[in-house]
Order: sequence, then structure tokens, then C-alpha cells
Amino acid sequence: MSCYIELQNISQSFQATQSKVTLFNNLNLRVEQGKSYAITGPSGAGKSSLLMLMSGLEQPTSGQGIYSKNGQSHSLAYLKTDIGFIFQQFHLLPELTALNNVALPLKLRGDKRAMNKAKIWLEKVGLQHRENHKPSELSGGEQQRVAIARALVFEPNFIFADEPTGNLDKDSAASIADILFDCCRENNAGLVIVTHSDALANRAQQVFSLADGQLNNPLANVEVA
Ligand SMILES: Nc1ncnc2c1ncn2[C@@H]1O[C@H](COP(=O)(O)OP(=O)(O)OP(=O)(O)O)[C@@H](O)[C@H]1O
Repeated sequence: MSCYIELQNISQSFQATQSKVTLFNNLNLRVEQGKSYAITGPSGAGKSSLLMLMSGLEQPTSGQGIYSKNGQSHSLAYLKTDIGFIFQQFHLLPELTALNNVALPLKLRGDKRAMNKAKIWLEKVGLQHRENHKPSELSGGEQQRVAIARALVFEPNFIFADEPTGNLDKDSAASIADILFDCCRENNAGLVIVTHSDALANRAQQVFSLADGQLNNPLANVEVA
């Protein structure tokens, strides 16, 4: 049975020194396992904050989030073990090799086959020949491929990617997008990407634009080619 994340009537505001900043008002959004979504919008609109709310890492001012798994509803806190993150800055551990970076999430879960599975994933992202290299010895695109392998190695139901191609040139960005979409499709993972890149956003099945606290057509099933 498929899983989904639903945000219901979510509002989020912060009390800054001088004034109150309101990011969203009564926002509704549903993302499903196996589908791909892009969130676009102007700088400061709250895209990264929305990703944090969706993943249960931040709490909204009001409203609620639900994680539905195998027909049962849970709070978003339950998502913790079912999501992988990919960031613009890669966030690899600098002292670990590519292989050990990918194996880490499995080792933390006590998986005895961590190294074997990590090797398989490094191969999937085309980096089997660089397994003993540390992040400083890899290009930006290569580091992002390691980060994708690390995010997917434990087969999470959802991947959240915040500007995953923001630090890459056009060719590397296109190749990272290929790998990211292919790997999520292969794992049947839901993919939610925050991006300023139209090229990347348009690869998603559904594109949302966040501006003035509102998502355009958040619950409409408008499929984008
Ligand atoms: N914990 C917080 N306290 C106060 N303000 C916050 C907090 N978190 C986010 N903000 C503010 O919310 C606004 C939206 O930030 P966010 O990073 O989500 O935007 P964004 O759309 O992802 O921007 P960008 O495209 O530039 O990355 C910013 O003005 C930010 O300063």
C-alpha cells in the first residue's frame, strides 16, 4: 500500500525582532510515494521552511501534518526513518571515503551488509572507481552523486532535495537530475525538490509555486510533462 504525507491547514510565522514574519497561512499539500514534485518560488518565500515542515523536522505554528503508511495515519515524527535528504552543499563527512559516507546510514541502523549495499549504490551513481576517495578529492557533481547514493541506500519512502543542483554547472546539473529521478523511480520513492531551476522543476510530475504564503493549485492533480 502506498504512503503519503499530507499538510493540513498549515500556518507558520516567526516573531522577528521588529515584526512578525508570516510564511504560510492555511496551506494544504499532499505528496505521494512514487511521485515527483518541485517547489519553486522567489527567494525568501519559505520553500526550505516548507520542506522542513513536510519532513517533520520543524513544527508549524498551527495546523497538522500526517504521514499515512500502509493505511495507518501517524504524526510526521514517524517519518524520521523513512526519509533521505539531499542538500545544495552536499554535507558529506570530510574524513570519510565515498564508500563510508554512503554506508554510514546503514551502519547507524546496524545493517551488517552496509558496505556491500554501499558499493552497489556507488555503482548505480557511476562512482565505483572512486570509492576510496574522500569528498575533497571529488568534484562537486561527484560529491552530489555520493550524497544521492547516501540518501537512497536505505531505501527511504521519500527523498527531500533542497537545491540539489544549485552548486553545479549546467552539464553536471543535468546529469545529477538524471540520476536523482532515475534512482527515485527505481526505489519507488517520492521525490520533493526545492529549486530555482526551471529545467530541474519541469522534470517533476507536479510543480508548485510558492509565493505570498500560497501554493498554486496545491491539491490539483495537474500533471506536468
Ligand atoms: N526559525 C526562523 N526564525 C525566524 N525567521 C525564519 C526562521 N526560519 C526561516 N525564517 C525566515 O523565513 C523566510 C523564508 O526562508 P526560507 O529559507 O524557507 O526561504 P526560501 O524560499 O527557501 O529562500 P531561498 O530561495 O532564498 O533559499 C526567510 O525570511 C527566513 O529568514
